[in-house]
Amino acid sequence: MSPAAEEVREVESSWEVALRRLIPPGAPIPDEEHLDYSIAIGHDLPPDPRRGHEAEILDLHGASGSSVFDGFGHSNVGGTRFNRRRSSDPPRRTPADRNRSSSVACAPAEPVDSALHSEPRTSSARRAGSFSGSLIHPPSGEVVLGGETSSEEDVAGSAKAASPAPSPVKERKKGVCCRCGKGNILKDREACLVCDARYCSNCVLKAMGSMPEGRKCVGCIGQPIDESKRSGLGKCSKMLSKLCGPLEIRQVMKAERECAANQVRPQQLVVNGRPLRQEELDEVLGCSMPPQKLRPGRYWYDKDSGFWGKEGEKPDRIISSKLNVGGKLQVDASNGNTQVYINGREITKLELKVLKLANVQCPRDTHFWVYDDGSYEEEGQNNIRGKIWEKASTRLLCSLFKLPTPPENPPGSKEVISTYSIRSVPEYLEQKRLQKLLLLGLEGSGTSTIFKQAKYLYENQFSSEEIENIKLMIQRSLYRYLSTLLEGRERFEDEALERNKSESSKSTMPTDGLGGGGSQKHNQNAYSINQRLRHFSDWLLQIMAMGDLEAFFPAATREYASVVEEAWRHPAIQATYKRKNELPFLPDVASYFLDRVEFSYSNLSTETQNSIGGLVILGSVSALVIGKGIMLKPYPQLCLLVQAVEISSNDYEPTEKDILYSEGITQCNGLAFIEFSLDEPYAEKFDCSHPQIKYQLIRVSSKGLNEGCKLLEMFEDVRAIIFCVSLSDYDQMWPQSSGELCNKMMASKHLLESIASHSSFRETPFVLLLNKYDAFEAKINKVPLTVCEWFADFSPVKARDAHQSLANQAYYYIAVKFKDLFASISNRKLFVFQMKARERATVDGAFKYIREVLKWDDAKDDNIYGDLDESIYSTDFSSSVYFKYG
Ligand SMILES: Nc1nc2c(ncn2[C@@H]2O[C@H](COP(=O)(O)OP(=O)(O)OP(=O)(O)O)[C@@H](O)[C@H]2O)c(=O)[nH]1
Ligand SMILES: [Mg+2]
Repeated sequence: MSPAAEEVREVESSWEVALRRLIPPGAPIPDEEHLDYSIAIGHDLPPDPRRGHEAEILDLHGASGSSVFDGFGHSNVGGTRFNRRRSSDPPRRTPADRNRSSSVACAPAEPVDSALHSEPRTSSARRAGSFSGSLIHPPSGEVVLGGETSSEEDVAGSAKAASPAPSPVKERKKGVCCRCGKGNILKDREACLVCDARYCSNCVLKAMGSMPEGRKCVGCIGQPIDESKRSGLGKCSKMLSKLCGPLEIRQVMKAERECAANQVRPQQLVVNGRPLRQEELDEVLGCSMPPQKLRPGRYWYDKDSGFWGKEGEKPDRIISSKLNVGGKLQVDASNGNTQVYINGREITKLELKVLKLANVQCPRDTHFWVYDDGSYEEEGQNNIRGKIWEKASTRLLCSLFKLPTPPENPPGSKEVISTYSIRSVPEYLEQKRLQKLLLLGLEGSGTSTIFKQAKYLYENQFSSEEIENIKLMIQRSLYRYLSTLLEGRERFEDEALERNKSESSKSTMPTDGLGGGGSQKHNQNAYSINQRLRHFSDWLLQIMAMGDLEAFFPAATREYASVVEEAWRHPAIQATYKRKNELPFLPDVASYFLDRVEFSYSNLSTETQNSIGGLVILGSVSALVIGKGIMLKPYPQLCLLVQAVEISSNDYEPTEKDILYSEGITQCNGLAFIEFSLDEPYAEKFDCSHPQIKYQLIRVSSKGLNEGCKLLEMFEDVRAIIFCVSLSDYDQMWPQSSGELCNKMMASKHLLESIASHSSFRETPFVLLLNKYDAFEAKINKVPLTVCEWFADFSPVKARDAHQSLANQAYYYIAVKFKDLFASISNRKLFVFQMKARERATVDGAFKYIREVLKWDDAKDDNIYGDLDESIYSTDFSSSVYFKYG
């Protein structure tokens, strides 16, 4: 055979081998006419001595450089079988592509560290890759194949040289498919994990073949991925899920996560200032508690405590201790400035704060030794002072502030595993992306109701401990409502007395008093109570004034259970209650709990009602004290009454409705958080291993906000702020910190202003929940919106349909007011959602709306929608139910 014929045969057989790797196992090789893959094959050529360790150039057609390549990893060499393209296919190479390829090839070699931030196409990739050498595209249009390199410098050098140009997305025309050249900005594109070439649904399978390493152009197979895409490994896209069957998707996604070419390489990890060696990486990933989802970067590691973090940052996690990896831990590893040291590292302010909250004495210049079980001692004292993470409250604080805690049951035996990629898969799947959502609002705006609804919706029910807490909270609230009524009663009584006095001095006509004649007449009126209730009232108002209810509750208050009953039933209190609009501190919900008592009474005959002297609860036997005597007589027909009174009894069990309607979540009402996922149906349907996004909803009570918003500094990493305002507050009064009353809507406005301009949240998306729409609808026809000075220019039009109802017009008006306010402070868009938090479905809607907002925010960062103006964006989403108010 002639040398030329031999060469052709060689080329053909290597082509076949390569093709077999690309198509599904067992599938026939398509005949030439139907072949539509653009394929490049690497050749092992002798190194070019003139080029040293640089990538070697192969000009398949001699010096003429007549080969054609498309800039995305496909070489199309004229006249050979590598160039299989339909004549109808449009040209694939754009000027932007040319720029990209030239910047790639011209980049100079860099030292080892640069490997961390580049996308090396290295010998290790060749080692790992199923497909031959790396393709590099020089500006001349030559096809360049990455040569074998041996030294570490070469690895890093070629890595840098081959790294994709930064953000190729921006350079390419948005929405244009790299294969067919057709553009549609609104359509999804699937991107190559290596070179970020994007393909439309018609071209993606042709460009990516059978995806043995996941979503990579055929020419990029074997090459390391673009690190910015690491978090998306194994997450199926909508487009792919439509194109392939579930089984196929699962295989591709598994390959994408597990194949060797897509794993982190040791030189990409610098620990305590030194790049890792392969055996060190194996030790880190093979230990019993490895750092999960490890990405290339610079890290510090404290081998005594097991703390692990990014260089210059607080500890991020706790991994197995005593691993011999990396260099020596530096004092400034986490960039702390507290003059308190743990195992030689100066700790960060956040760590110090949590240590103090955990009651660890740590004045300046304290040097601690902390061991992997959390026990600690001062340097040189040889005296273990305790365990840092022993208390549940410390663990809660740590998890809230993203400080790591060791697992309560650390994995026992040290597993030995051969390859870390096998190990990383299940752990990777367990890890879900966590997005913090901070829920804020003025007192009574509904934040705790939303929180509780989220708990019912996405988490399991409340635990018995939580219910017990809520029960105590409801019981305490009952005393608070009563004290507000008793205080109002005193005021109304005094006013009535004054009026009586002044009127009687003018005439002898009896007024609204109830009492007899003479001087007694002046002392008695509709708001007067008997001696027994007066004692109770004085006692309760006094402990309320001292803020001391905690001290008396529940022990002392139990004694008064029957008096609560009596007080509520008393005509003076009922008369006061009728004027509840004049009692700014009596929340609407008071009537939910108090009215139940009234309702129960109304079930009784008047005779029985009149004869009730009180209620006695003896263990589980409830009985009424009838008349003046002490006769205990069980009343089976009074079960409703018993249930109502039950609220202040030991046996009271709050119903789900009680829990929702009650104010607050926990007794101290400070911080509370839950974690949950919102289903993403397409992802789950096609890839059960798809890691869902996890949300951490953190509710900070308004009291926490009052304290100078200091607490907020702890939350600068939140993904979104959810700010809650009660629509029905527009006619309510609210005490400012100075004690002066102001309109409650104005108080919400001021709070939003201060949070929106808070330095921690300059970039954070804000979602405004305009809550209590039900109460607002009921109120707006009775109380004009203009009573709030901010809404003075509201002028509704005559309603023609339900959409134009007064409530709806007022709602839009208020939403726009808040949007304008927000835009004037922060130059950002405020997302507004209308809700009735007592209705569970609207809370679910709100969280799904928030999810859409976050997606939009992500896409905005990726610059996919960068050129779209706001109105297009709104129109785009207006089809979604969640954006109907966009
Ligand atoms: N009518 C009506 N009431 C609501 C709605 N949402 C919440 N509430 C009630 O408003 C009251 C206060 O709500 P919370 O959720 O406790 O308000 P908060 O923001 O937690 O306020 P603090 O706990 O006081 O900081 C509760 O009694 C809720 O049941 C709603 O959409 N409509
Ligand atoms: Mg509350």
